[in-house]
Amino acid sequence: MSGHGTPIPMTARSGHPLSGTANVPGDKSISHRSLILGALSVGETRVTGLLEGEDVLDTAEAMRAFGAQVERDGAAWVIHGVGVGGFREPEDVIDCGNSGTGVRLIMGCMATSPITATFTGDASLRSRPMGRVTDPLGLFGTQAFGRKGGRLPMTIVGAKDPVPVRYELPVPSAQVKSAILLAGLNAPGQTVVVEREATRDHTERMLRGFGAHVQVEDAPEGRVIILDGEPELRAQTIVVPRDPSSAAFPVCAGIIVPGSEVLVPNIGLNPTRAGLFATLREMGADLVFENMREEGGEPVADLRARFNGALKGVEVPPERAASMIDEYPILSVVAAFAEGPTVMRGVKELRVKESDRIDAMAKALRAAGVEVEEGPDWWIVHGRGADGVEGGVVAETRLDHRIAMSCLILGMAARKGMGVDDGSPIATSFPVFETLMGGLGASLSRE
Ligand SMILES: O=C(O)C1=C[C@@H](OP(=O)(O)O)[C@@H](O)[C@H](O)C1
Ligand SMILES: C=C(OP(=O)(O)O)C(=O)O
Repeated sequence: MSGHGTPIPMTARSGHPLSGTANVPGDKSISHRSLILGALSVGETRVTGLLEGEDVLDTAEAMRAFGAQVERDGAAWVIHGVGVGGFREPEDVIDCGNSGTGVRLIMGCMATSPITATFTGDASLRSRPMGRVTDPLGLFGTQAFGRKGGRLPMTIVGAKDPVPVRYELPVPSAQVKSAILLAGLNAPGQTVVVEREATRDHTERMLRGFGAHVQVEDAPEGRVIILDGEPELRAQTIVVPRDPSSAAFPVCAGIIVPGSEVLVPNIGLNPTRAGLFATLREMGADLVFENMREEGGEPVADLRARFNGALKGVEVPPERAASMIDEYPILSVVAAFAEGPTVMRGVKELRVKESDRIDAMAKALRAAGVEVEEGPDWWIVHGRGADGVEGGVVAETRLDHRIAMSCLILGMAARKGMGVDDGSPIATSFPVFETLMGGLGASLSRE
């Protein structure tokens, strides 16, 4: 599903308070991992609540190409896996579309099998760095042949005789960590990953759930994750929780659109994902966690967000970056409606996402009348207060779903609304965004 079809220009208008309940779709990270671990297990894995966004559907297609059966069965997805080491060689190129998570995790899980696969993606994914994954995979004995700069299309030749690996992550990345752990499944002995900063831990938790032995130790050098190789993974029944990164959009809209009150139920507050919500509360947002509970060993709450017109800029602690890495674009929008500057440091990873997200949002915000300063790994948004953002322009979304959704939310609160040149990337992670926001009362239209 490489590339998107015809661009879909969209416009958001202001003056429409939001109210009601927003049931956001399933978590993207957990959805990818459910399909991949299901494919690497023996038996039938059943998944409900799977995110049916393009990124995840591309991963489902890839798992079929490696030999697993993946079918939709009513509301559930059913996977008949081939077991660790059971992947067959795909007959064609694997197209991961727009998905960094998809391509990097799948490269990892085939890297220690004696097969070869070629990967590609859309123009955004073909511009993203893959060396961060293929360098550590090389330590297992895997070979990678890609374009200059370690870009897709890229052919991965799996290691015939993999050796276990110990690797310290040079960048805080759950995708790199996960690729190494998935490769370690088909290597003998123990594979060890050390991360200085904790990144989302879904792979570790889910591997345990599927029966692998994974130890996590806090050591002076960081979080040390030790996986015992060659386990037999057992098929599971999985209920995918709702995605906090998608919840961020109706929550932030509720906070900045005058007169709004929005309830976003059943959102996982795993500390490796919840940095945005802590930051919003520090900014003075009226954001309440209702009905706090535990589900599947994870903290879950219903989020109630209300407009109060009293946001102030904050300094976001750099050590919080990994726990809200996908939420900086929408945070920058909230920051535009606060009083004073919001300072975001330690965020150079934002420059290698679906787009350079600092550059994309800085240009959109400036065009909308907001002052933004930026450096290689930091940016500052100078807030203009609750009704101080002009808007009235069309932002470039650069094949980046989070930029598209962030700019549309900006338009719901800016005096003159806001357009985007292409809303089609939204379908990669949040295919029901338009209907869900419309159901809350937002005025969103396609041109
Ligand atoms: O592991 C994952 O599911 C993800 C990890 C993050 O990427 P990095 O590992 O590049 O930080 C995040 O941006 C992405 O949306 C999902
Ligand atoms: C960065 C993202 O995804 P991926 O890396 O999987 O393309 C995202 O969803 O914001």
